[in-house]
Amino acid sequence: LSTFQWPNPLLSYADNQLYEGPLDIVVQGCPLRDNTTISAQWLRIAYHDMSTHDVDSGTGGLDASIMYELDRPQNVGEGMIQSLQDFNGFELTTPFFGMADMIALGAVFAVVGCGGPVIPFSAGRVDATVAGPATVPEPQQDLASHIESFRQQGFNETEMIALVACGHTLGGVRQVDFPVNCNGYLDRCRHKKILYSVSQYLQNTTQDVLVVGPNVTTQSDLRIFSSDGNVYHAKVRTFSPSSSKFSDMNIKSRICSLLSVETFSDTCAALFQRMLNTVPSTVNLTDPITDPFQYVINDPLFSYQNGTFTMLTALRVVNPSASATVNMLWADQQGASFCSSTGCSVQSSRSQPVFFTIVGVAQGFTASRYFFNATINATSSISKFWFEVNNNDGSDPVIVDNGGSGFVIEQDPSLSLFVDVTRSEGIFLETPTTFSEFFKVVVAVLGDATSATASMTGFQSLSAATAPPFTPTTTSISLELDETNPPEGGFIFFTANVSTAVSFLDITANVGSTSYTVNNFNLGAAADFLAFIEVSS
Ligand code: HEM
Repeated sequence: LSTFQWPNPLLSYADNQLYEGPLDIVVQGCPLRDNTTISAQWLRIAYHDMSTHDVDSGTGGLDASIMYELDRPQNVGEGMIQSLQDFNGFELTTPFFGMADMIALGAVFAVVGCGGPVIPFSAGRVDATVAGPATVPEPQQDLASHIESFRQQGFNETEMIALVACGHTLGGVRQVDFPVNCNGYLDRCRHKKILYSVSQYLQNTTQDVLVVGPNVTTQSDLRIFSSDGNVYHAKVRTFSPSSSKFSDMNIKSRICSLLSVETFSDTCAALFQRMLNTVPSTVNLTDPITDPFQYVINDPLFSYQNGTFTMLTALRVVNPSASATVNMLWADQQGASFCSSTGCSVQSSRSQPVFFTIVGVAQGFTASRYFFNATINATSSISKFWFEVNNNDGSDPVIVDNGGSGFVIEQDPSLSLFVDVTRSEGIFLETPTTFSEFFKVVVAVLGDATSATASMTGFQSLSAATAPPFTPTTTSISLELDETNPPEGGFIFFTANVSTAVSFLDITANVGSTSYTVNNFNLGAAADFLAFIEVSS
């Protein structure tokens, strides 16, 4: 299992969405929609979005430019808009994880949801703000144009054949826009979703309109699959060493039995991964996530009261032993000696099983999350924390210390400017005629009221637009001194009512000539730890 180096907001968010996020629900079990599957729609939009890549200039690629390209004939189909509506509706984009990352994540879930391989996921794509070139291949184009399109997208001829086969075995061709019978899945195959066009093409009975459609010019799959003299498909046939054994079976079941699921899966996974990671050359993606990080923490949350900080955090442990107990330890600030040399320590207050997405389940992982509520002397404060996982089986405890450095708390800004999670709350406001919900966010600033000011911006993922492009909004939220939380322990408290649609906050405080900034505070995640109160008026 991989180790995670904290802090890395993008990588931890990517792991969280891939293994614990809610998006997979939509494609779990490969459900049908609009004469096809949602998975096929999500995979196709990823390919079409990527198709704007130009390997020569290093521009375009998977960048969500598809949101601005839907009026083109090459992007015909309700599936495109529906897919983007799916992604918008989940409100999962963040200031650093945009629609392009959502499209890639969707494709990963789509393939697994239909029983396909797990594609290692990288994040960090950058969303385009305008349309890219109209370079999606179309069925009526000739083979030379297709070869050139794929070259431009970074794929050679062999890869083109394989990628089209991989894509079109998951997808079909819908009758609405491409009228022909398309009930093409090979149900009896274990890997039923991955052989649609390859096998039908091989047995000459395909109903894939792109192979035998009424219009010769749109038989692009036929041209592509036969463009190498059927070498790729001959290879498909010879994946199994004992192919002659099955010579009396019809070709459909022969392919089902002979084709090595692993080889086909590996080829498709590798090509899909390259497809999803085709981005402008200026974009840097994270290393691929191939398995859940063994240990990841919840970003610590703080509050201050009566001379103590309360710090909330949690540790996710993958494949934990059933008898494990976990302690959090911390060291105080240099020079302070409240904690002993071995550190202050607290045992986890509770643990709960982690419910993995279809990706984690497919990979066979389990995990538990251990929660901590540490009371920290505010004078000696905290410089870093770490964990001890004790399996209680006589073995030495495992020290989880972020690669040796510990999880370091910078005083500035962590303990000079923070959202105070005990003083903040979720509020259900009920009047005789309305019901509303918002956060009362309380921000603690180390300083005095005469010299301190604070301001905040909120990030809202959900776009209210009825049609793409779906883009997030950022609004400034004014912070006022909080009369219900008078100054205490050197801190003053500001407050604002914040819509529950806001998921991330950037906060700045100026104290005299000193400026503190907290960027990308995950309000959505912190909300799990806020008290919710009901107010009637
Ligand atoms: C020469 C290249 C290609 C051509 C001409 C082509 C053409 C088409 C056409 C005409 C459809 C039917 C669309 C509809 O029914 O609305 C389709 C569906 C699809 N294509 Fe391609 N395609 C190409 C390459 C690819 C590649 C490389 C992928 C890789 C992921 C891919 C994935 C899909 C999927 C998943 C569907 C099914 C979509 C659905 O059911 O909603 N295609 N393609």
